[in-house]
Amino acid sequence: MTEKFDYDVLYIGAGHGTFDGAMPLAAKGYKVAVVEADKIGGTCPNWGCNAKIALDLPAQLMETQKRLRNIVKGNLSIDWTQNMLNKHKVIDSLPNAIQGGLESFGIDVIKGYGKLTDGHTVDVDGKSYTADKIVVATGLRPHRLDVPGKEMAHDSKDFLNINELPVHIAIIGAGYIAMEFASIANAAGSQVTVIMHGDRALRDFNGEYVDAVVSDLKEKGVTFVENAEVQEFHEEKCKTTIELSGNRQVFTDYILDATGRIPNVENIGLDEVGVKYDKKNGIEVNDHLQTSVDSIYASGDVAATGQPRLTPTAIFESQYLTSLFSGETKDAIDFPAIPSVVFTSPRIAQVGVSVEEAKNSDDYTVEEHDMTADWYRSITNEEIAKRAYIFDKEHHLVGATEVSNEADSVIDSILPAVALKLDKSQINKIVHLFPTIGSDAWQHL
Ligand SMILES: Cc1cc2nc3c(=O)[nH]c(=O)nc-3n(C[C@H](O)[C@H](O)[C@H](O)COP(=O)(O)OP(=O)(O)OC[C@H]3O[C@@H](n4cnc5c(N)ncnc54)[C@H](O)[C@@H]3O)c2cc1C
Ligand SMILES: NC(=O)c1ccc[n+]([C@@H]2O[C@H](COP(=O)([O-])OP(=O)(O)OC[C@H]3O[C@@H](n4cnc5c(N)ncnc54)[C@H](O)[C@@H]3O)[C@@H](O)[C@H]2O)c1
Repeated sequence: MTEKFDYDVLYIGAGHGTFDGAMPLAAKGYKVAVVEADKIGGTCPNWGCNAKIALDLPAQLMETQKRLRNIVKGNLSIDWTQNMLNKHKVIDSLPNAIQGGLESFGIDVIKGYGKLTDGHTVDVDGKSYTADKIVVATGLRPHRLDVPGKEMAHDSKDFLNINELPVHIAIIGAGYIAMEFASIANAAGSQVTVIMHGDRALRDFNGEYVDAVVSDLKEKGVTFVENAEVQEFHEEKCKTTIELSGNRQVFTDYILDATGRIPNVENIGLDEVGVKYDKKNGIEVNDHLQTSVDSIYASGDVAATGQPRLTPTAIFESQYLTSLFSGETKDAIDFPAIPSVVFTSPRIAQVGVSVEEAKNSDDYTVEEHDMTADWYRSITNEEIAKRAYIFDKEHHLVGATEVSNEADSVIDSILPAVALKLDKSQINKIVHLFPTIGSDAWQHL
């Protein structure tokens, strides 16, 4: 604890890369401040995970009804305006709730734009604050295509706030955001065109499972345009028009630019104080999340750790920094296997060693299961349900992936077995509830 500085630790940014660690740090008696230029809570609660999953639930209900249509009768449809109102109801109170949480631990919440002026000082809109340690957790922002008419396009934050669903929506990109939003918009009744500059969606996931999701979306009416470079957006015949390479055009009512996210590293004083960074990958850190300036650390999406840029990673990093700053550990950060899921319908989830990596190595074996024949799936009537387990040479479980409507719950359920690399005899000691999708996850282990 310091008398030389205003604070022991000052965080720039108030997302998961900050608040999950800042609160326990303050609870230990450290003097902590958090600077935030926009909404407290950052991307995940306000315009990321939580906001998206609130809009997705009705899409899941539609999907379930479709599978059980002989039993649950009637034509369901999503009232988008009500769906959006409900999203606002559950999301809009979160910034205040998180701010209240921070302040209840005695943390000073400073509203404004933070800029480093030296290794221990942050300027917030003309006022200086000093700290023994500074954590830069400024996150990512949407990448935007730089083409003529670019101002006609929207980003994920815009889409998560539209009150009226467009009749036609063109989504550029085929990553997490593009595929999840295509799923939601399609279920809600929009005509969706996904524009890909290559021919493969969701590159980080098992290709066979991605193909199953893409085929399913095509059957539901989503159009995929492959190998298309976007050249220009303009108005033509009262329609928003996207000009593509190969003399192709897409006419639409709404353009969603989902071409990735880039680190917030500009205009925060990194060059001035000598913090090394890369515009594409973010702030360089060592294995203690320390930057090239000793007193400055980076956490969450903006830190170039090579880990998936997801909320669980940001939480893990901010909590690691709490242990480091409070002297509970001196060890390097030791990342566990970070799970990931793409919330399409059906979903794809994975953790640990991937099928692709395992198949290209002699160190692993892959066990693949078609889950549609399983008893539980005969009730849920799923047509797409595949799972793969990956084992090392000693037959410890080191990876798993599934495509199905329950993939997120399945992978979450077996996470401990992957994280702890359990073998068959250890796995056999665990007894599950029955009948549940959680127990189904352990079915073939
Ligand atoms: C549409 C979408 C859906 C997502 N869905 C999921 C999901 O389902 N599951 C999942 O795990 N992850 C998901 N993510 C990713 C997840 O949201 C991020 O990994 C997570 O929010 C990262 O937290 P962070 O604190 O590093 O960054 P952020 O949450 O982005 O926080 C950074 C904060 O810093 C602030 N800031 C930036 N510069 C300054 C400055 N100079 N001064 C003051 N404040 C500043 C910003 O305003 C922002 O509030 C999603 C992301 C998006 C965009
Ligand atoms: N379920 C989740 O956990 C979840 C959901 C949404 C977002 N996220 C996080 O947000 C990040 C950003 O998501 P995202 O979908 O924006 O990024 P992404 O990196 O997943 O996908 C970007 C897509 O845009 C394409 N692309 C890139 N440049 C292009 C160009 N010039 N023209 C056309 N297409 C182009 C890429 O090929 C890719 O398909 C993710 O990496 C993830 O960390 C996570």
